[in-house]
Amino acid sequence: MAKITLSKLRHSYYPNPKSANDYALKEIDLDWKDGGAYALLGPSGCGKSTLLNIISGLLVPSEGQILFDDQDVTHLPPDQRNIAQVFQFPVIYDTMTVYDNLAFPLRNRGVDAMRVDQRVREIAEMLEVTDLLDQRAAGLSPDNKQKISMGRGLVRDDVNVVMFDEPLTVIDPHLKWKLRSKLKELHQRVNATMIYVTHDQTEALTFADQVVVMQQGEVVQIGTPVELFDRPAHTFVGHFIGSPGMNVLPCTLDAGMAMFNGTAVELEGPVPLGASGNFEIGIRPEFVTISDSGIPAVVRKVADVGRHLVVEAMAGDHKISAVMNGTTPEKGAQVHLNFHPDQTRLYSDGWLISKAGGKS
Ligand SMILES: Nc1ncnc2c1ncn2[C@@H]1O[C@H](COP(=O)(O)OP(=O)(O)OP(=O)(O)O)[C@@H](O)[C@H]1O
Repeated sequence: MAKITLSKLRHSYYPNPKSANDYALKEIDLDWKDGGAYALLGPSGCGKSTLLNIISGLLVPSEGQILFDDQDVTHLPPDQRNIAQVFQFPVIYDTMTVYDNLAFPLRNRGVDAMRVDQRVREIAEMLEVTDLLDQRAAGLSPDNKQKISMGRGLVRDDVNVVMFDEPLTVIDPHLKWKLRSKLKELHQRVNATMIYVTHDQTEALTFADQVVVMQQGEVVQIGTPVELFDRPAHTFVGHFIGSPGMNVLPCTLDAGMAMFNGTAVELEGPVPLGASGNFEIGIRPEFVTISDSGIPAVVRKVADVGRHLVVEAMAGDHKISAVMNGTTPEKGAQVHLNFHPDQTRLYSDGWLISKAGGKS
């Protein structure tokens, strides 16, 4: 397995890119540790496939370098990069048995029969498909076919990295959670460097130790699932992660306090002197409470989402969500909303600028 470094990587599909908008990847600098579990998370069009193709060697970047264990592989073709890939749709040989499908990547590289047998049985046991080993792949359910496809990606222990590209697309919704946690467990057992590409926050947060969040060709934050939830570095991360996402509200600054809709709102801590730009408050619905004083609002909707209730209130034209348990106000009720000060962040032009700790 290898450490992977992306250095000053940029890519444009145009021959003479002029502005930043001509780049599918703007500038990416990343270090992925040997043996780590990473997710690339972002909406459609943010550049995930472009980055994956650059790492696998299908695409040569317009600028920058890719290093595996400090060796420059930027111009190496895919077959010389020693990568295993699991795609959205199963890649297996229907006419072969499950055993032969799993053995294929090893036999192809001349691994001796005893080692092949040992490794195939190990992987089959991890994926809970040992009882399917003698069956022809053609007769398998789509879920089992994808499991075998994953097994083929994991069976070699000499690859630099295993890359998963939206691997749960074909999996039945009720089985998704099972495979999601299975993949996490597999990473812990196989201990390979793994990169998991998805637009689904649950998949990314379940699988990865570190999540790389991308938007419009840029990495906006790299962090553990907890870090992304606690301190989104950009309002995009706040919106994209969490259900419902972070409330983002326009505000002005007055003597270190944020003013929203005529009400002063206490921030988590100090804001840099001379800060400028378009200011916004970011507060997670989990830290909004209803109280006697605070921001006046009218309840528009109360939704029961199972584990808790989500109250949606309007403060002027702005929607604010609050996650609550127990008794909630009725639709149409006039309420006051309070934000936990230590969870109330300030963003300027989308980027987090408030510092944690103490009075602003
Ligand atoms: N072959 C291509 N030629 C021109 N532009 C492209 C090409 N492939 C992708 N793009 C553009 O590059 C940007 C990034 O696309 P990319 O496919 O990498 O995003 P993505 O996050 O993987 O999206 P998806 O999940 O929909 O595949 C998009 O604006 C896309 O339109």
